[in-house]
Amino acid sequence: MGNIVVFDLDGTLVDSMGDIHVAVNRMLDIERCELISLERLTSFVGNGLPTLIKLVMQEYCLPETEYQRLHDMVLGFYETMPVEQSKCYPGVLAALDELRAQGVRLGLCTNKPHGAAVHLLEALELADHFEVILGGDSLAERKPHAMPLLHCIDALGSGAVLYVGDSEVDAATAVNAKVDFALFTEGYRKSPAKDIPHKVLFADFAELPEIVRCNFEGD
Ligand SMILES: O=C(O)COP(=O)(O)O
Ligand SMILES: [Mg+2]
Repeated sequence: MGNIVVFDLDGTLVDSMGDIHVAVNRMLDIERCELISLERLTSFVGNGLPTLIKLVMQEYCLPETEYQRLHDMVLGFYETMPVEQSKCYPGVLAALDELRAQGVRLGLCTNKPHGAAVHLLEALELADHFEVILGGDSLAERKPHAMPLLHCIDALGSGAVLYVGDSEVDAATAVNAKVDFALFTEGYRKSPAKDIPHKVLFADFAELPEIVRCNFEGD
């Protein structure tokens, strides 16, 4: 029996909006729409690419019949573009190394499409840290449904579990899966941290190994 930590990706390990913004704006440019601001697009992230595309389409009154074509265009750009603007939050790599050195088993559960998640994780040399990587399109359900998080945990074995994420969707996922939640406050949440259910919160990844140790000791 070991300890398990599962991470969200966008807004938690990686500040990834810059490249998502480029991919969406390439599509909008082709469709002869005005470009969207980074801030507005960031407010659409969290429930996966299909939802993000639908919200962008609503914003520009684009017909629903165009959904699949526009979705596939953005995904095609995003999965093949070099990762240029996306950056790990400070201290992420050191924290992952330290957790692994403590014998903690690591998984990743994101709403980002699996192929795009792996593309990003490999570019930032993060992929090898995780024994399991689940994307928003990996299973029949996506977060906030408990299914992907529980599936990830099952694949990692048994033990005490902490889920680490940045958003309301992640907090709801943890509640649905009955798993302890650590809220990273510097990502893409929309509400005040105090209004998002969490067991613990942190703003600096240097704090995470100690948080994990204390959380698991308390179990
Ligand atoms: O793709 C999204 O909308 C969010 O991705 P995340 O689950 O890694 O935050
Ligand atoms: Mg996130």
